[in-house]
Amino acid sequence: MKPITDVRVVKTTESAFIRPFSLIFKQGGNEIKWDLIDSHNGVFVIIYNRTRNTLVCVKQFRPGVYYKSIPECDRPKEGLIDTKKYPPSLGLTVEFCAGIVDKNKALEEIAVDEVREECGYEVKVSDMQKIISCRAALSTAGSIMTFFYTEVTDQWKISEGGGLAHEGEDIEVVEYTIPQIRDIITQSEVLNGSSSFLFGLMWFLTNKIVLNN
Ligand SMILES: Nc1ncnc2c1ncn2[C@@H]1O[C@H](COP(=O)(O)OP(=O)(O)O[C@H]2O[C@H](CO)[C@@H](O)[C@H](O)[C@H]2O)[C@@H](O)[C@H]1O
Repeated sequence: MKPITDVRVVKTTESAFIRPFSLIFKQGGNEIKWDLIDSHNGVFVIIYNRTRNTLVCVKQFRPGVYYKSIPECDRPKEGLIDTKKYPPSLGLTVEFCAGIVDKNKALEEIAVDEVREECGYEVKVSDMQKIISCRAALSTAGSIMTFFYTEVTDQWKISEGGGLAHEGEDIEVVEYTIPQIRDIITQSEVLNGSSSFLFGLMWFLTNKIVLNN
């Protein structure tokens, strides 16, 4: 992964990815104002490598996770962040291969593209098993996340993956064995991963491991 340097906070008013707004409504006669973020829907892909009996996941630097890992007293509203004191590795997450739904394509096709771009496996649309769709960020966004499951073999690996360089993506592909997955879901530290990731791991253990043993 390339080094992260010169981290600073700036105020943003325009974004191609999120749009802050408020919804005002009356509930039982009381007026309520709720602050919201319009953001894209997304897909997650749980990838099982049959050759090695592992889950193929990704690690990447997530700016929001980095920022929130700094204690509030040292977290600037604007300006430089001291990366000697707070190393960028604090923002490294573990996730399923995922992508935002920002193209006019079927969700399965977006999932196939993400598996190729991020993890380097060529899978077919018909190999994508839809698991479930649910909401994310209920308080601020309510966007829809759709989970897929797919199985790969080493023969289907066509590149190292790593994401699209021209979009600034710098993604490390990591694999977890079944015992490692069990360790992740039972650890007591704060996991640098989302509840969606934990759900996907639980779904995999319950539906693909327990049922098959
Ligand atoms: N807020 C932002 N600011 C600037 N550039 C941005 C941005 N969001 C996306 N981008 C740009 O868009 C590119 C493509 O993003 P992806 O489709 O890989 O989604 P991402 O992995 O961020 O989120 C996926 O993974 C996360 C976490 O697992 C899910 O929450 C999410 O719904 C899912 O799409 C990024 O590499 C970046 O260049």
